[in-house]
Amino acid sequence: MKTILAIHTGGTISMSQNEDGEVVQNDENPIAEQEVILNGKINLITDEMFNLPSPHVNPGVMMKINARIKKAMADGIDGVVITHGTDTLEETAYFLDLTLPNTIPVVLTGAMRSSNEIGSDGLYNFQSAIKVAAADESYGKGVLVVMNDEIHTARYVTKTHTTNVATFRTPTFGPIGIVTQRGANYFQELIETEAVEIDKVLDHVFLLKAYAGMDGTLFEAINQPTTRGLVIEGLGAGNLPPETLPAVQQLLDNDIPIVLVSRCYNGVAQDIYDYEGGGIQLKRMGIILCKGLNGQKARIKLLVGLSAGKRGQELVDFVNNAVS
Ligand SMILES: NC(=O)C[C@H](N)C(=O)O
Repeated sequence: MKTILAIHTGGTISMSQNEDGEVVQNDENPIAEQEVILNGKINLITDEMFNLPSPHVNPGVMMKINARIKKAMADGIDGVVITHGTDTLEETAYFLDLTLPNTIPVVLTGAMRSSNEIGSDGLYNFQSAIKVAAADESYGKGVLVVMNDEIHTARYVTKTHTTNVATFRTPTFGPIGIVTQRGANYFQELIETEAVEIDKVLDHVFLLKAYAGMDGTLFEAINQPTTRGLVIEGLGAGNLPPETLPAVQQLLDNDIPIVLVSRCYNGVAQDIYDYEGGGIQLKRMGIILCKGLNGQKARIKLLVGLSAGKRGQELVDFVNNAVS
């Protein structure tokens, strides 16, 4: 019989709707109290680690979840399920993907409807995540996100809708598999990634989104001695308005690494345009083009790389390892 550790961290999956229709936190976690069908095949251990709405989750919390999972791995656990608010679920999932050894299934799930709402998806998603974490097929797939009967890789999944239960999507590539009655059915291979050991996380790694008519104001504002890095969600295939360039160059002159992704929902940032502010110039300036990650994932990757002490070419190689 497999032993699965369920770590609860909060989010809508642990919340309830009150008489006024407001979604509120509970003292007792309803998801941890309800019975999931394990058919006598799975031994479930529960750890109610946090009760946080996911906008309250930060890299320090992610580090604590990482340490809890590493301890469970050392104790010989077969798989881990983490319930989490959906707003930042993809960031915690990718952080864990980058910082845990790829040895046992680690699966994150959440809910879009709180525990007592009609059509609540929490218990169903929780049960699906346990099934996936206990499936032999789930080994070696990196950290996974299971929602609404789909299995996504932590690296590419993103929240795409504010309220719809089918919110989690993997743009460009699609899900890696689906949840079945008996477990998990995978139809894509995991593209290997590099996990690193970190014992602390840095902060002051920023994320800015480009827009038509953007100038240097925001870049000047973050040009501080405490700033460690910056991710820019650029325009289209990876371009910036020319008015941003002097302030961007000043950040680079101050040895602040800058990573460029696209603000587009699909596709990858590339150095294909040769005009002022085009991707070719940005790459020549020393900006790292990161292919395939969205802004919030690229920020996690830069944060983890910097926290692991990577600098210069080593940092470039680490960030670029997400090439599709
Ligand atoms: N569906 C959810 O879980 C959203 C909630 N605001 C959270 O992330 O905690």
